[in-house]
Amino acid sequence: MSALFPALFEESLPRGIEQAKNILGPREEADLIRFVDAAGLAPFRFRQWQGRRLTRSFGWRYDFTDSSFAETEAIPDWLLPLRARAAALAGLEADALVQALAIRYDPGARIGWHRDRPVFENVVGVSLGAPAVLRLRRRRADGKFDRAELPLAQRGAYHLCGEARHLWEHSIAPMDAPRWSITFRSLAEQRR
Ligand SMILES: O=C(O)CCC(=O)C(=O)O
Ligand SMILES: [Fe+2]
Repeated sequence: MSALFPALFEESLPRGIEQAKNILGPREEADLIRFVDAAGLAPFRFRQWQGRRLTRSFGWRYDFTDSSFAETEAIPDWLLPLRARAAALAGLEADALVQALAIRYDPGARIGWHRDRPVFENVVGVSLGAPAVLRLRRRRADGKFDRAELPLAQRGAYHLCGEARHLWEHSIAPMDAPRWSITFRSLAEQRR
């Protein structure tokens, strides 16, 4: 390994990541983007803070303004074929993925460092629009971070479970082209 590429990028991906390319075609992607845009997205809110990405939850909704978690409008029919493919990637029954979160990232919008809420278990994401990089990090005992990067291809999907989902944080930097994601989640054991 060249000294020009320090340990940062020598890291292979954490365990618990699977990816699939082209889980939908360009026409399906265009249709999904249309449906997402028509789904009544609203700016993501965390306590008093409002983010630039637009979101809409189906099935279950975690509300970051008051930490409440409740059932909400059912996952719509237009998401069911995609959910079936997401479930197949994760080796789950489709109806185990009880939540769908649609996000639109306009240029400049981002998602900061986080782990998904512990009420959820598996996370399966589908990327529409501009390709992105999912950044991953985990704090080491010495206070520094191990880091990894997962390229998210347009029309591809990723599954986060195990270490990648529970021990690592992830984020997506702002981009200059729009991207949409649809993430499906199963509930953690104690919520079922
Ligand atoms: O847009 C994505 O693919 C990631 C979304 C995400 O990390 C989340 O909603 O928790
Ligand atoms: Fe996340």
